Amino acid sequence: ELITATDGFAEARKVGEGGFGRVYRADALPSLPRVACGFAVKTALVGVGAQGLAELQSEVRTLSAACHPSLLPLLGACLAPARACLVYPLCRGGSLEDRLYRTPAALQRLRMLGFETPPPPLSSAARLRVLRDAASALHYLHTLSPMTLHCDVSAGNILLDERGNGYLADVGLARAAEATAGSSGQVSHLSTQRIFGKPGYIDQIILNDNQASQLTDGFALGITLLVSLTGRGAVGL
Ligand SMILES: Nc1ncnc2c1ncn2[C@@H]1O[C@H](COP(=O)(O)OP(=O)(O)OP(=O)(O)O)[C@@H](O)[C@H]1O
Repeated sequence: ELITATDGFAEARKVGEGGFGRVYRADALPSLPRVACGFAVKTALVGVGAQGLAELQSEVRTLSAACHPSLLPLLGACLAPARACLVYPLCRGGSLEDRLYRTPAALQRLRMLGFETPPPPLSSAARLRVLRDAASALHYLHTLSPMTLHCDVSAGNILLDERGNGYLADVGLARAAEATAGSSGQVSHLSTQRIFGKPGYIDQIILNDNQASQLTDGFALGITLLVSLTGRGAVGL
């Protein structure tokens, strides 16, 4: 069904690509209730193997236990190792990153989402609204029990619908933090051997001590805010 709906994962249906996955537009999926915006089908890149599949499985775990109006919901999943796919609502407004930078590749992706002509630049008020929505979804993840860290907040992982609402997406790196007693009371953190996040969005604490906490996400959200308000890249901001 997913192969048919994406015309065999055709290039002409590709609306985005990340480190581990590609995202394709699908208009109808008979097994799922119809949604007006259409569907986005994310599939692990062929060749990324276990890590790509692990990220998709992690997204299923996190999103099955979470529900917030500004957290992009999971509508369906197929975890067949040969072609694992996750299905989301299609965010027809594109990513915040694409709407900010408006590079030729970004404008091409926005065309694929239905913009016949490039959309006008987002106003400051529209940027702040999208960021407020993403911040409320991030706060929600942080208040889950156990606390869940997103670990990959960036302008590329915040998506817009056609009305300009923002959604926090791509929870493939999200992890539950462990609560430990610190000098200032209960501290929730995650010890990790792996540095995650996008260049420019990663804070020094995780780089120096391999410790992620809600501050890691907060730092990345702060960089996203600066990127959004200045229109500059995250690296060397
Ligand atoms: N639901 C959606 N609707 C519209 N476009 C989407 C949707 N999901 C993802 N995209 C597009 O695809 C791009 C890549 O998606 P995503 O970030 O989820 O992939 P990834 O491989 O997990 O990336 P990352 O490098 O962040 O790990 C996004 O930046 C966005 O442009």
